[in-house]
Amino acid sequence: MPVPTLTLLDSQLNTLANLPFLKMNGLGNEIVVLDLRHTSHIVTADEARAIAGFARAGFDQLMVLHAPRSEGTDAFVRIYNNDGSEAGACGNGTRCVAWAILRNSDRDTATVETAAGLLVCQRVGDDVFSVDMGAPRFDWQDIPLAHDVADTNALPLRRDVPGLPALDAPAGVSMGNPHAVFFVADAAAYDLPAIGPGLEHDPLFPERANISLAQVVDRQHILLRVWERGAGETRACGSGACAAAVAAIRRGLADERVEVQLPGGSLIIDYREGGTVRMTGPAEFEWRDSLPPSLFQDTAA
Ligand SMILES: N[C@@H](CCC[C@H](N)C(=O)O)C(=O)O
Repeated sequence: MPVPTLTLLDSQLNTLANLPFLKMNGLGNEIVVLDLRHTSHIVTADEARAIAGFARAGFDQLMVLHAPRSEGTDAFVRIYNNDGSEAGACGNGTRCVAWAILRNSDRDTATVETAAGLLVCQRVGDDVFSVDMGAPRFDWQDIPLAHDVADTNALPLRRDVPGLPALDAPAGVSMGNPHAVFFVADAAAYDLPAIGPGLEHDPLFPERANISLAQVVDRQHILLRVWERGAGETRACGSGACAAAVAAIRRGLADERVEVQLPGGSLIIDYREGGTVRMTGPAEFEWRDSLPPSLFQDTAA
């Protein structure tokens, strides 16, 4: 894929060029972690897309660490999808950020802040982290939806799919980002890349939505595929796993501890109605590299 380049001011060139980054993944959800705690630079959508187009740093999500805004936190984190859009939550990326913060530390707990709030992350094993993802929200304004609906647990949204049961009445959940969870008998049967974009952009979702197909295997197991807003179908989506477990529990289909199996592996999700959601799973370091200055050079000249 050709690498997009940007037209930037000299001062910006010096900020990102040659900066080290960590290439990581959470269950195959491709994550790049970039530490900007020493600068006040805010990554633009163009810069995020350029980094995503850089072959060695290609990502589903870019997690950018900024200086802490609140006492007791390790960083303020901005989350970018590979289309350059920003998100309020990324479960897999948060475990990778916890790994990055705690890797040279005696501590086992890191606290990060995102646009959606504070997230407390605990190291619970070798490269395994448990994150309190906060309380899910179900009000139509919070998901958000374009208008009020009778029941956010069964949204007025339907797609007929030739030869398969229609996708109908998904549960709407905000995990700090918008999710619509369709419960289906066979998640593997659907052509998600064909169906996902239309649902992500449905007018019901003014900020678009992450679209999940959830197959409840039994009260402790869910199979899940996620079409992510701004990134397409990924091998895993942590906030999507939380949303699916919460929606299944809310519908009385699952117990308070659920193993959610995604194409890239499994997450354990704990949720009791009225409480917060705990997500537990691995974070894997792949390599460290630097952003090449050529990514940010003015090619128009
Ligand atoms: N992969 C993530 C979710 C990332 C953000 C999402 N695509 C959005 O735009 O809301 C996860 O692990 O939660």
